[in-house]
Amino acid sequence: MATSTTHDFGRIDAQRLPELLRRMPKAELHMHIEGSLEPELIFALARRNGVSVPYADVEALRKAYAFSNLQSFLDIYYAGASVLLTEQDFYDMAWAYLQRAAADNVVHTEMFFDPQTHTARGVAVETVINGLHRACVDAQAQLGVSALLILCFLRHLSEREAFETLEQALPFRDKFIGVGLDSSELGHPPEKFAQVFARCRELGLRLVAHAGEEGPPAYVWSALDVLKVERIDHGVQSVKDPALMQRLAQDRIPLTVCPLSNLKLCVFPDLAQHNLGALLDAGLVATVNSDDPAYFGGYVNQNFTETFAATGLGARQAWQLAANSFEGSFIDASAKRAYMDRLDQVFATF
Ligand SMILES: Nc1ncnc2[nH]cnc12
Ligand SMILES: [Zn+2]
Repeated sequence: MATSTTHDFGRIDAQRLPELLRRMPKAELHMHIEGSLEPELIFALARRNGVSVPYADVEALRKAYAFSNLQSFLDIYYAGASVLLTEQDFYDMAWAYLQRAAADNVVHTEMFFDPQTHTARGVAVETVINGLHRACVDAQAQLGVSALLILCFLRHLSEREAFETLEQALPFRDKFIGVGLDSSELGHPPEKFAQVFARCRELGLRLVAHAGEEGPPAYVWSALDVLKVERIDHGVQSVKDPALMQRLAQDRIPLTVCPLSNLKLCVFPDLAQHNLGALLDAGLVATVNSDDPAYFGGYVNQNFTETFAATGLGARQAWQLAANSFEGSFIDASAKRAYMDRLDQVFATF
């Protein structure tokens, strides 16, 4: 397999970088499918389902997307998801995202979904999973994009409710590859979900968790040591703890970083101060992802191009981030090699 030393990155000047970032094949490992609901689709589904939206129109809703922290976003994000009722709604939402992902040269994606956001409104887990899964099957067949699903537990709810959700989802075990932990981080440390993650591990599910988005390095440690997750979602607060940085680098624990999300949720005051470059310099398996693209101002390529423009990262880091996205994914080794070959081909001929 090629390494970063295979390529002469110096011949790719800054002007051509946006085109390279767009063209390179990549995996997206951190996106919430409910966070891909564009205002236009929210209003279309609201009309179709007779659900009322407390905003006059698309523009008024978009104007409300001014967030001061994670919670201020989550309040409006859960309200937006209330228009989703039928299997076809979940299919339409996922299909819209998958088409955009294909246009960004995303060749593989691992999509989070939040069943509790829907079961709380009386929508069956089966409705959610079947609609999303059908879109994944069609993405492979019609777009050549491989797509997997990761079920997330809402951490502001109890561990007992997480267990109930797992029970409801287990009849559809073949349609999702793993579990994650999302929603309000502060005050809800990973260890709150120790038992349910242990059970998921016994079941052979892959494990990830949001940690170190707004929360302290201690939450990243407990996601690793208590929940035994294989990837950390966000993890940008890890730079505050040198021992944690060493652990992440040594164990090659991927961090699924979401720069535009961090900007919109005021984790960093501006993109120029984002620590993506520092994470890469420290040898971490950092990746770039869109988190909730409909709310944060861009899909994955927008995250790449805006972050590179603001921070001065170059072609070497572009290759590394794409390579990291394949390394950090839950696909098998031969599929990873095939994607790496495609990546190297683009860099060799660009
Ligand atoms: N950025 C984020 N952090 C935590 N939970 C989320 N759910 C959707 N987006 C999220
Ligand atoms: Zn997230």
